[in-house]
Amino acid sequence: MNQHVSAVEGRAAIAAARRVVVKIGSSSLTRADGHLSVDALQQLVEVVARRRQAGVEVVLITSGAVAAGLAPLGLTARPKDVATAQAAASVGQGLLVARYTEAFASHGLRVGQLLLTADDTIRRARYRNAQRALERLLDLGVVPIINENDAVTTDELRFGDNDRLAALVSHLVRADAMILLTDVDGLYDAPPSRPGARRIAEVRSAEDLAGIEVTGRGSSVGTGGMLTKLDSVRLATSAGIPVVLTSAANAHAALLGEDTGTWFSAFGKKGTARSLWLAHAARTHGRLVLDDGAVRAVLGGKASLLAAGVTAVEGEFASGEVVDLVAPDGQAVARGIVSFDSGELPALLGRTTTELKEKFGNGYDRTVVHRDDLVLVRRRPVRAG
Ligand SMILES: Nc1ncnc2c1ncn2[C@@H]1O[C@H](COP(=O)(O)OP(=O)(O)O)[C@@H](O)[C@H]1O
Ligand SMILES: N[C@@H](CCC(=O)OP(=O)(O)O)C(=O)O
Repeated sequence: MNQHVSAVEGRAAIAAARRVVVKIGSSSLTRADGHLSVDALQQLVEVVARRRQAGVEVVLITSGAVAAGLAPLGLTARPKDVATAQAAASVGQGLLVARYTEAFASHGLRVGQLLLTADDTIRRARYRNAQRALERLLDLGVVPIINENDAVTTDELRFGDNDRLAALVSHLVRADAMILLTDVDGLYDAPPSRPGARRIAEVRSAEDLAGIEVTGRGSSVGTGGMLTKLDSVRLATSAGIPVVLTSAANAHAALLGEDTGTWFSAFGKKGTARSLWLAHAARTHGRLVLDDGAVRAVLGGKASLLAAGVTAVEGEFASGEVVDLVAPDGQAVARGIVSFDSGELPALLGRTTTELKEKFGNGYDRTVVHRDDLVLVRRRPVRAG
């Protein structure tokens, strides 16, 4: 952890940031009746526009598609079933961006929409693509507006909340700071509804989070509550990006480095966004048990995992999903994107690549998990209770 930076210096660094990712949650963009609050949206745009006018590049991650889709579909509450939520997001996303386009235009600014899936931040070819588009938008002076592509993402490869997406995007664009805006003015030592809960002004290590009670239950419209926010914080700070978590009302003060919300000190060195996701956030779908030789090869840091080194397959997964790689004693060693379905792997186990090619044909001699798609499992630096 970076113990050397004082909170005052850390806040000053936020104010001096040249590139900032600002994430606003559904809870801050929604009225009491669950519908989109255009006033709240306009207030946020005003704040972002002021920073843009001061020469700061801002990438906006915004929730609110489902909320914006409720009224046009005659719905009174956030839909519980996936298909209706997808439909609401589809209808709402266009309206949401139209509101942003209008609001930013009144400040002389243009916006560009990007709808991302978790896959776009995991797969090399795709995150490079997203990275290139974002860089170009920023070069052109456009404010990128990002949301998850809710209408088409599958449950397996879905963030659900926009908190972790914000951290991965912060990393993707090499942001100098990330601001998470929600309906509470910071991290509290217990759920803020509890009498006596107190705001925590700064967090600089995992120890600072010990004893803090956070819940995954958010507001009635948000998803993930404080748990996914702390996941997001862990992703960003471990990639060297400081974070301020505060309410939308305090957004401008946070961007100016004032003492508002909770400031999280950055630590750690930069990895790739994908390896961050693999190591900290991805949901795994099964396990591959490795023999001792394969464990050594994987831990050596250079080798891919071959079928010859796998002794058992557990769980059901499709090619492209994330699995745990475990040692013969069951200890997790690494995580990676597997390139076969669980159904086809058992027949391949223990065979050399030459045998695989001879018996099953071209293509079957590929690695089970390619080195580029694999991260070693380390102890998590920040863990909330
Ligand atoms: N320790 C805590 N400190 C602050 N907020 C907490 C804590 N534990 C749970 N929460 C809840 O997290 C909620 C914010 O999460 P969420 O509704 O998902 O927001 P958003 O839509 O902004 O992502 C707050 O309304 C708050 O009730
Ligand atoms: N992508 C969804 C937002 C999901 C959600 O509620 O996220 P969050 O507000 O970050 O808890 C939407 O636009 O409605």
